[in-house]
Amino acid sequence: MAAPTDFTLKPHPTISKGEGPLLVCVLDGFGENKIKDDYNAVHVAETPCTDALRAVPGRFRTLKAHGTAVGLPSDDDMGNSEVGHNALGAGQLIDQGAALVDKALASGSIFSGEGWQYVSPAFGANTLHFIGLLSDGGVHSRTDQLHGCVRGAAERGAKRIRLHILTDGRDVPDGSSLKFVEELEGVLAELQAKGCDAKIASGGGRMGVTMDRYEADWNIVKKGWEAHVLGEAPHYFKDAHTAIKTLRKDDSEKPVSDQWLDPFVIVGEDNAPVGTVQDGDAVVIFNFRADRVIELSKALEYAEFDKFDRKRWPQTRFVGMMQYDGDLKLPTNYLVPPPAISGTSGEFLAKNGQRTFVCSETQKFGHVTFFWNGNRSGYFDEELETYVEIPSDTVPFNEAPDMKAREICEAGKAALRSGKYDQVRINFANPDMVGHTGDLAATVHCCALVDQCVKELLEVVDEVKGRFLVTADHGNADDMAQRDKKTKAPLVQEGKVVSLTSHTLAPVPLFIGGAGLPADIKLRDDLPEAGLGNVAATVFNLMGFEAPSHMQPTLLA
Ligand SMILES: O=C(O)[C@@H](CO)OP(=O)(O)O
Ligand SMILES: [Mn+2]
Ligand SMILES: [Mn+2]
Repeated sequence: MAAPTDFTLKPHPTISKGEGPLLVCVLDGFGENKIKDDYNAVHVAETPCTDALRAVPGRFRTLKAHGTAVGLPSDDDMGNSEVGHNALGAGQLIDQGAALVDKALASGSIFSGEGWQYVSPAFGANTLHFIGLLSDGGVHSRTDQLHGCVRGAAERGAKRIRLHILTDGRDVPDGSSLKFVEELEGVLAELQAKGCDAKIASGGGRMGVTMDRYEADWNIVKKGWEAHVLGEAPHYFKDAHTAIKTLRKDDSEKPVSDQWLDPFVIVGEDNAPVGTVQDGDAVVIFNFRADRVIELSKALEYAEFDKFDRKRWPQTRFVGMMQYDGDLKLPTNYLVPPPAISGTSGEFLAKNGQRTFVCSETQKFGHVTFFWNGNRSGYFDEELETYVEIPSDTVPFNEAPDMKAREICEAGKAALRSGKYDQVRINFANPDMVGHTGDLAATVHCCALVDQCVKELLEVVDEVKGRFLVTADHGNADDMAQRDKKTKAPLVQEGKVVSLTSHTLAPVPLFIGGAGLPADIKLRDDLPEAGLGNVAATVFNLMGFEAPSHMQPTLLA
């Protein structure tokens, strides 16, 4: 879409601006799943508030939040926060990173672009490193894309390739990391047979190594730096297979999940690391999604860097799969141009003098700011926008499932009452972050808490004669069990139901209302296929404006 040039918002012909503000509340990972059994934590939890909202005629519906409806390559792709918040904030269907990389690989354009030209001089005498999440989850990366890049590099003359892999178990079943390592080893064996020296060099679990986000804990990136770049880790192994088998402790009482494997380094017969990063090497981060690789990108690229002691900062030819932050222009070099997202709702609001209050905790802070604003960091207009980040805990979230929901709720209530804002936008992280741990009891607990927080917020919305729109970005807590593909019965292994840590394909709920919303305003019933991209136009209408014409249609009748 061409960037809009006219940012004037017209008053809505029939819906006037309410007396109070509009609350836009995202319940992260709170899907509306058809399967309502003991493993649907949203269903099991005591949720009197959202239950009551579901029963209001004309003010509840579900929205598509996965697959092609949100710009992902196929309808088998579960939704995720990046695409979800991009769609919610932009009101447009955006071809997402995964799809753009697929296209660039299919056409071969990835191998002729500027990013590729930048790394290729290292192919002859130096090493080409790939760092990223090794799974087919399709949220941050995909193994088929990695395989395509690695094969493409070998065909184009890369003599020495090293892989630094983060194990997943979050977007894919826990325990599957071994399978992805075996597949990768297969591809590497193929290359070795053709004379390319290709090996796995280091790794670790994504939640403790390298893939921190929003600066929640730089120590995570430090551990990754030490393993991938310096070749230092608490564990050394001769091969990745043994590394994962050993670190998972599968036979022990408490096996370690793929998400949390310790950092490890692969060493050769001489016990020296097989693939530290050296001056002149090329480095490719193969994740297409930004949030969890921005910190590593800074460590690789920035001369001035004080987040941890890098000890050694190799001068590399570094590219991202995409440019992860368009404002910071980070990284400078990248393989595939990222989606162009312009004319987002945040920009329109700011250009029309609307005051916004935005709040979440660290884990989701960038979701309601950076992703919401079209992968743009910073403010559109600092005078009009207030962004509040509540620092997240740094423990596994099932150990503290309340997370910062209480604090976010209080901040939201205060903002609604302050009279200072036209829109109050918040995100509750719990159903998603606790859902990812696979801990059913903790997830049920936090769904009830979030429901209670929504109840309190809606009471304040009524008190200030405001309006609300409550929704979610994708499913997660709504299914905590892996299931038989046909019967949908939970899978049982050794007498225990196998937990599901990933997002789901479920649609999400949309609730509207509030004392300031005229009784005749209802959701339309002629858009059964509507998705997250339809929310922004609805938000404009609820704020008394006509939606910009480039956005997907409103959901109001
Ligand atoms: O934790 C994350 O990075 C993803 C899952 O990989 O979750 P979300 O899209 O909800 O941020
Ligand atoms: Mn999310
Ligand atoms: Mn998630």
